[in-house]
Amino acid sequence: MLKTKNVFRALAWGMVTMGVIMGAVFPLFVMLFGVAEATAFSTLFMMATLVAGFAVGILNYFLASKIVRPRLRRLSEGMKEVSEVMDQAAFTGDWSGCDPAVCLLTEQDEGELGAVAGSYNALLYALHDAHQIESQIRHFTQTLSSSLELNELGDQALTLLQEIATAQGGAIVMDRQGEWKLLVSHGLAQPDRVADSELFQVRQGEAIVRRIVLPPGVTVDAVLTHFVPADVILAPIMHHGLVLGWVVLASSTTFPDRVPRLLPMLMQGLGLALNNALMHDDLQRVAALDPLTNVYNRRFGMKRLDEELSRAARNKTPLALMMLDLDHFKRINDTFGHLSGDKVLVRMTNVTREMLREGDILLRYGGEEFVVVLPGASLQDAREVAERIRFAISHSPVDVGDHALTVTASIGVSAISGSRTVSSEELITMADKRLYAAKAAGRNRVIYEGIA
Ligand SMILES: Nc1nc2c(ncn2[C@@H]2O[C@H](COP(=O)(O)OP(=O)(O)OP(=O)(O)O)[C@@H](O)[C@H]2O)c(=O)[nH]1
Repeated sequence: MLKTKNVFRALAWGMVTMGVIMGAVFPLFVMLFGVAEATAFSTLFMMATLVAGFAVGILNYFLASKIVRPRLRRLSEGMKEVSEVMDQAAFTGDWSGCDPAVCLLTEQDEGELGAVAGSYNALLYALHDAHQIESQIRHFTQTLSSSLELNELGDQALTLLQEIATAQGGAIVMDRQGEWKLLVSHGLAQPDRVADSELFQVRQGEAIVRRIVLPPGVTVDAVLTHFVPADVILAPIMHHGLVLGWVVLASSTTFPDRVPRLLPMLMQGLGLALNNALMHDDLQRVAALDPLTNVYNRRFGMKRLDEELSRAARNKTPLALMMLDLDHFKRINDTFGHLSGDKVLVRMTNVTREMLREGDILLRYGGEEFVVVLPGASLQDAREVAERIRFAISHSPVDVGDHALTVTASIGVSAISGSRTVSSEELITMADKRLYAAKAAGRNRVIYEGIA
C-alpha cells in the first residue's frame, strides 16, 4: 500500500527551505562578483536575501500547487464517480455505467499525470473484462442448471460456448461406455468424423485445452459456403479428474487469447452439469428398462402404449399390438436351470427386436410374456410382423450347455383401425385372448382374428 503524507505540505516545506537556504548562501555568491564581504554579510543584505529566498520558495509552491492541484482533483473526482457507479452496479447488476467507453479518464498530460490516468484506465478495462468473464460464467452455469436432459443440455451448452468464443461451428463428444459418441454438433459438415477421429485418445493428465486440426472432410457449414476452419480448439470436459467428453470449437479466424484461458473455467460447470444429466439419464433408463432383457419394463412400456394410443386417436391412424409368450418355458427352466432360461429370454428379445422398426415398442409384460406395439400398423401388417418374429424365434437356437435349444412362441394380435378409439386394456385383453387361443391350438402360431 502506498503511504503518502500530505504531498503539498511537504512540497511547501521543501520549497521554502530551499528558498531560505538559497537566501543564506546568496551573499557568498555575490562576493564572487566583487561585492565587499562587509556589504554582503551586512544585516540588511542578509535579511533581504533571506526574505527573498523565502518569498521565492512560497511563490514556487503556489505556482506548482496551482498547476498540479486542479488536475489531480479532476483525476480523483473522475475515479470517485466511477467507483460510485461500480458500487451501485454490484447491487443492481447494471454495469453499463462502468463500460470503459463511458468511464475512461481523459487526461491529456504526457507526463506522470497522464500515466496515472492511463494506469487507471487499464485497471478499468481489466475490471470490465473480469466482470464480463464473471457474468459469462454465471450465465453459462445458470443456463446449464436449467436442464437435466442430456441432448438439450448439450445443445444449450454448445450454443453458449459458440457465442462466448465467437465460433461458427462446434461439437460436443461424450465418452459413452468407453466409446466417443457425438452428443451435439452445430454448423459442422460430417460431424461424425469428429467423434470417429483419434483426436480424443489422449492419456490421462494430457487432457488440456489445445489447438488442433480437424480430420479431413470436416468443414464448417457457413451460410453461403463451407470452409476449413482457421482455428480449432479442443477442451476437455472434466469431472472429478475424469474426462467425460470434449468440446470442439471451430472458427474462420484465430480465436482471441482469452478463449483458451476462459474455457477451463466454463468446462468445470459443464462437467458437473453433464455428469448430473448422465446420472439422470441412467436413472431414467433404470426406471424404464427391464434389467434382464433391456427392453421397456411393464410400467414404462404401458405408459408408452397409452401415449401411442392417444396419438393414434388424435391422428386417426391405425395401431396394432401383439402379445408374445414363449412356449413351454417352464420346461426349459426345469430342465436346464433358471440361468439358461434367462439366456433364452435375452436371446428371444434380441431376435424380436431385430424384426421391429424404429418407433415400435417392445416391453416385457411379465415372466416370459412380451408386448409389441406397432404404431401405424394395421391388423394385417401386424400379422405379417408377428409371423416373421415367430419364424425367427423358431429358427434361432440358443446354446444351453451342450444343447442347441430350439424355442417357439405363440402370438396374439389385436389392432385399432383409426376410426374407433379403444383403451390399452381392451387392446391387451383382445391380444391376450388370441394368444391363449394360439396356445390352445397347439402353440408356435399367430392368431389375429376370430376371437373377439
Ligand atoms: N429363467 C426365467 N424364468 C422366468 C422368468 N420369469 C418367469 N419365468 C418362468 O417362466 C415360466 C412360465 O411358465 P408357465 O406360465 O407355466 O408357461 P410355459 O411353461 O411357458 O407354458 P405355456 O406358456 O403354456 O407354453 C415359469 O416357470 C416362471 O418361473 C425369468 O425372468 N427368468
